[in-house]
Amino acid sequence: MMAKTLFDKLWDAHVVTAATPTMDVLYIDRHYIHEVTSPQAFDVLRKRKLRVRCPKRTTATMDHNVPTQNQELPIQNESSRIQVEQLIQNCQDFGIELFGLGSPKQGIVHVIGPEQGLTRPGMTIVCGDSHTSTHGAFACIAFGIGTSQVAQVLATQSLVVERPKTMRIIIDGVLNAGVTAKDVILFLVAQLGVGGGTGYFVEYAGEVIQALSMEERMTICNMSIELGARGGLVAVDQTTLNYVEEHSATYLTQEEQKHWQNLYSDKSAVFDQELYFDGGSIAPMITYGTNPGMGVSIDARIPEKSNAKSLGYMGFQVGQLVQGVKIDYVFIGSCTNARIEDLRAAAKLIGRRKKAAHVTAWVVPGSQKVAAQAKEEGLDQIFEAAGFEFRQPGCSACLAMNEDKIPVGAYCVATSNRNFEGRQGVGARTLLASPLTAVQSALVGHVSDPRLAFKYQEQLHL
Ligand SMILES: CC(C)[C@H](C(=O)O)[C@@H](O)C(=O)O
Ligand code: SF4
Repeated sequence: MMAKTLFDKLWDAHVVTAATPTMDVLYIDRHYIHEVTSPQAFDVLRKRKLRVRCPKRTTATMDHNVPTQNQELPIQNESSRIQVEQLIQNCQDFGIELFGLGSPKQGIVHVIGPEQGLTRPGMTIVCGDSHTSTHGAFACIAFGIGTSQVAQVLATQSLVVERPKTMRIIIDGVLNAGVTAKDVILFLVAQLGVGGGTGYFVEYAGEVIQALSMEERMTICNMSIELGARGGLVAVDQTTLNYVEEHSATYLTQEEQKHWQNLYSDKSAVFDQELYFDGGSIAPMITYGTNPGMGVSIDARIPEKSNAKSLGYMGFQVGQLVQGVKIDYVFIGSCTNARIEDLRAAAKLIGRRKKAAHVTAWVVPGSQKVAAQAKEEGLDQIFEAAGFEFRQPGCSACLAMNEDKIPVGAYCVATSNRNFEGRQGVGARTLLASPLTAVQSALVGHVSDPRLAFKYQEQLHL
């Protein structure tokens, strides 16, 4: 038998039929929907008098528009309220399970899928949302689709798609203290550029990836889209199986487990492109510009060739250090970094310290489950004692569709994934970083290297 990449194994197992020489009809195992990109798709179904083909394979949540305070009260913002109400109506009319406000299962779509055991190895997963790539951490072909494709999947449970090329990024070695999965992916996006993965599906492999938890792998796969890639993947190993077992509502059958253990790239499989990096060479990262590829090691200066318009927006100059820049906001949240391990790491680094007085710091858990777990562990109290606001779950200031906006000109160290102009509010200046860098910066009041905090903790024997 010919050696196959993980991607090819997954793809070939889901092809229903070839649509054209380059396009396949792919069966979709799971379809996540949220309030922003689904209303027009349901309109199409209504107009064409179609049903949802597999309601059981479709799961809805509300995340982008939900407030992160007083979620029990009616939504104030009218356009947000309308989108949320439409989703409730559509789910009712078409028989789709909805994790709405008030449900203990509600949260950011890419956080709830895995934690509710809905994302399982070997699946094809789509959602009208670019960061669907997150689910690739479970050896799934998972990717974002547009609204007309959402209608296609609702109606047929399949999708006509072009087969992407394959890339493998191998990261060997070990990460240094203070360097997280977020730094790994920010490093890759800075190295390859935001178009470096265009046309590819990326498999992440190597010693560094193998050593990561599932949540850390999700952080990396999440930002595959920031590489321009169609999606990201990690092979199944014991870490995957343990996570799935822990989060599954049902016992894993032997047949399932046997199938999942085959979800890796064969030894001699050939990729269209293969890249190698040394994990030991990666430092905590910070972005300085208006796309996620404009990032540097936190102790490095802004490169000479940086785009002048971007730097103008950010209020930065070529050759300058970002480290030391006074900040106004810190946002710990989003589908990239708002899982329980992120919150634990953040709380641990805070310890008994307090945020700088001039900084507004928000911790927005990725889901109700994460929020409940954080409370159970007393993390909310650590955040609040330090002056951080512990809010209710949602996308929040990641894209500022609700009232969580960063003011004009303000600097925000954010654990999210995009730093486009206006992303966090009109004129807001976003600096993407890991939860550790975000916490350390909130504590000292300017962009700061989390490795300094470790030194401090060592000295105090904390
Ligand atoms: C609203 C949605 C379409 C969008 C996406 O697809 O990514 C959002 O989640 C984002 O992060 O910008
Ligand atoms: S948290 Fe941010 S990136 Fe993730 S789905 Fe929501 S808006 Fe998109």
